[in-house]
Amino acid sequence: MSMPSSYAEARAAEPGARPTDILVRLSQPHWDAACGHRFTRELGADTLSAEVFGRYAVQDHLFVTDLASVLGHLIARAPGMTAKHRFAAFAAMLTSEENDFFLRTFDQLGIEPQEAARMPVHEVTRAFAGLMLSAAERSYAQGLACLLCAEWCYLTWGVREAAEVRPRRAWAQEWIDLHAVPAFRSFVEGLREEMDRTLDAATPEEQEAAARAFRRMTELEVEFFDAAYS
Ligand SMILES: Cc1ncc(C[n+]2csc(CCO)c2C)c(N)n1
Repeated sequence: MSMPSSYAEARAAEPGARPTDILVRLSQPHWDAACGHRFTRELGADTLSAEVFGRYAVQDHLFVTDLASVLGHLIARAPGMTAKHRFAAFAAMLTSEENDFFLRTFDQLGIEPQEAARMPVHEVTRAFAGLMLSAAERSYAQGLACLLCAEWCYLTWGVREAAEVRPRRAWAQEWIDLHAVPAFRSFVEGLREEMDRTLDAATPEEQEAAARAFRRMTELEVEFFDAAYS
């Protein structure tokens, strides 16, 4: 099949697929490039340079801070208590356990937290914040598309790498485990179901806008991993 260029076209070509599978289809080859990035493979093989992970962790701490703000928008816009609770519980985890992971990792890698906070924000990190926050301000569907992309991509490589021999370094172990545990799988499945429903109910313009946001996220995921190497 030649590459479909719009959500409507891709959906018509595969009426049996889940709407969220269509988002992935439309985001190739970036989706595979993000989920299979050398960063994720080296992390799993325990060959990733600590310097690369340190640079990544500093920027990812900033990314996660912005993502917590995106969740605020989604909580406000979510249509019911089930969805609001899903985002609220996730926001609670991001701002507590996940934040502790970054602080522990900075400590293991000899990065002072004040030093991390003073690090310049990378242009890719800034582009992520711009995309996610403006998407969430525009609509629920577009904001949800950004969140789903970020989480599903990490689940995909996390589950793959967790099936391999465990790395020895604590930060590598933890960063894989976090993205492969059953609670995270069910969180992402819940996001997919919410996105499937939201896309089915959306106008054609909104469907295309959500698909564009998802695709742009996959490009930035690749650039974000790349940036840690330079
Ligand atoms: C650039 C970037 N994209 C996506 C994620 C994924 N992610 C963001 S918060 C969270 C919850 C549990 O770790 C997950 C999986 C990330 N960390 N960094």
